[in-house]
Amino acid sequence: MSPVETMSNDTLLKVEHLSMKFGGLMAINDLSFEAKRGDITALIGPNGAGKTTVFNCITGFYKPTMGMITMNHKDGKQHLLERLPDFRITREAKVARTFQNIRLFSGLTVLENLLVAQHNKLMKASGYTILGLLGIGGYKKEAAASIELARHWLEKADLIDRADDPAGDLPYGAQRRLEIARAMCTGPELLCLDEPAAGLNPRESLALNELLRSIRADTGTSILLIEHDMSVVMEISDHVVVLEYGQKISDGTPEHVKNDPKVIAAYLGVEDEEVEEVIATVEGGAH
Ligand SMILES: Nc1ncnc2c1ncn2[C@@H]1O[C@H](COP(=O)(O)OP(=O)(O)OP(=O)(O)O)[C@@H](O)[C@H]1O
Repeated sequence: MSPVETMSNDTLLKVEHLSMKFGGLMAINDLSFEAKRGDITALIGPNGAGKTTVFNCITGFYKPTMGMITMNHKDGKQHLLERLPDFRITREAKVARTFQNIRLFSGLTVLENLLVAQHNKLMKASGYTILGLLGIGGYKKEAAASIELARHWLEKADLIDRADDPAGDLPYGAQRRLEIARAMCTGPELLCLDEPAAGLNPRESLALNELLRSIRADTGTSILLIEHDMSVVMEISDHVVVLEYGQKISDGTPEHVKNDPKVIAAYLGVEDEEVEEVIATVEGGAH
């Protein structure tokens, strides 16, 4: 049986027959793909292909018109994401995300942004009571653990020297890393990044690649990313899924999709009837 028909323990996220309709527009049309545990999976495609809509369905911002999205945790527990509200997708299914447009609390400090991300855990430790917040019970211990976790991710993201500065004062690339650090403070099994390299200069782009690689190596967190910067995609992805007009046109290793004539045609904006020509050119070049 192929991995699409069975749910192997290697599969972390399985998207099956996903469709999303906005009025008369079919933004996603019968899309199926998998993200493997521990992999960096990239979702790419031309503008308007439906990438952010897929993210919005996975993270509960949209309820899909049709289809199933399953998170398969290591302990065997499965979560059907299309049935969960967004806060439960973060808390129980352990999916965290960043956005195409940075969404930090710019007036709060860098450290405070990471503590806010751990608010749920802290409130739970307080027992939701004033006495709990004043330090009776496990709140103090949990608060110390939250600061320690924040410090860990500030170091990883190379932001420790800016911990007390307002997040809005950071350079753009540092704000992107802070968003990722904030998402990591929620302890995700799947980290979804919407165009993390957008607007970064080459040095910041390298720092981002390093951060993503170290997240995978040190925590085993799987990453699903939307990215237009092909140098990032080709450099760090294990697996690439290509969308065009809401449908999957290619799926495989970066090397495979890079040479796929359908992908080349989609990126060059070639009309359907010209695809044969592009295929012939690519195949001709390969011999
Ligand atoms: N809330 C919405 N209401 C109506 N149409 C929408 C909505 N969200 C997305 N769309 C449409 O769905 C299609 C896919 O959009 P989406 O943002 O998912 O594409 P994308 O691949 O992420 O594009 P880009 O690379 O430009 O960010 C587009 O035609 C878009 O206009």
